[in-house]
Amino acid sequence: MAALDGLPPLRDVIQRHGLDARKALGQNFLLDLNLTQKVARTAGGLEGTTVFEVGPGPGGLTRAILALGAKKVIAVERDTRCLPALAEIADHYPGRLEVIEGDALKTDFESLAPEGPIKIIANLPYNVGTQLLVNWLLPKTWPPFWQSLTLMFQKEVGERIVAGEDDDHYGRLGVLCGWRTEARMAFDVAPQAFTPPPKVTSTVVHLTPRENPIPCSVANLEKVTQAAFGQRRKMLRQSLKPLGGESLLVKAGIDPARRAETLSVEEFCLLANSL
Ligand SMILES: C[S@@+](CC[C@H](N)C(=O)[O-])C[C@H]1O[C@@H](n2cnc3c(N)ncnc32)[C@H](O)[C@@H]1O
Repeated sequence: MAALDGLPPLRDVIQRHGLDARKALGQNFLLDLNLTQKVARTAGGLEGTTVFEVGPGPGGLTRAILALGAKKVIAVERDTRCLPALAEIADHYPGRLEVIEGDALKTDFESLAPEGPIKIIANLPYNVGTQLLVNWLLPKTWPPFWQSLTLMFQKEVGERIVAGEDDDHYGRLGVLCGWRTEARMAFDVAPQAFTPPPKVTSTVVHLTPRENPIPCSVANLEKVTQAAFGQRRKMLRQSLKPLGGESLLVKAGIDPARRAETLSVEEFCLLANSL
């Protein structure tokens, strides 16, 4: 039976093109088009937007994004075996799907960005997901070239992305995300929803850029969060010793007896600016 978009069911596509999932490429495919539509809908209205997708695979999420009215999808896929399946989707939606064969970690998304609103939506390969997120959080200019990020991660990574102070998952990633974005977890996806099922639950995270993040040097912020969370159970006067310890903390107006996980994002920016 054909799917609602008139294209063949994803199981048939996978079989016909011999797309057995490869672990090294983080391949856990979503074959339920209702679920891929739920992921795509989390990004909000797609009409008139260009969507960057990383790792379209056999195209389940790509199809959902196109069916929901995105003007264009630019998808970067490393596995050449997926290209014929994606070409069928491109034929079905003329002029609306561009597939770039390559490594998303080496792709300069900013330079590919066309005029008009851009959203990034992806069921990310687990081994490169966090690095891609960090790249998108640190573009050449801010506000960034994207309007929102809607990304699937392992749940544990999602928890670190949205964590604020006094949360066990709070760390360097939470500070970076909290500094530049408003981040929320949208919904969890059970392992059985994927083919093959991964070992852990996944979660969809939605991030939108803050218009005016506190001015702060990324390099300094990295230095203080790395030192502070590197010894998260110690008092900051101890963990920040290589960066000036007590005198740095006094300069920033922060009690040297506090611990990393109690500091707000704003306080980390204060510390970075006092370096
Ligand atoms: C978790 S699967 C998601 C597939 C599809 N989007 C879905 O939801 O069913 C991750 C996809 O990313 C691709 N991939 C892995 N590493 C990549 C990289 N560095 N650059 C681009 N694509 C990559 C894999 O080949 C795979 O198709």
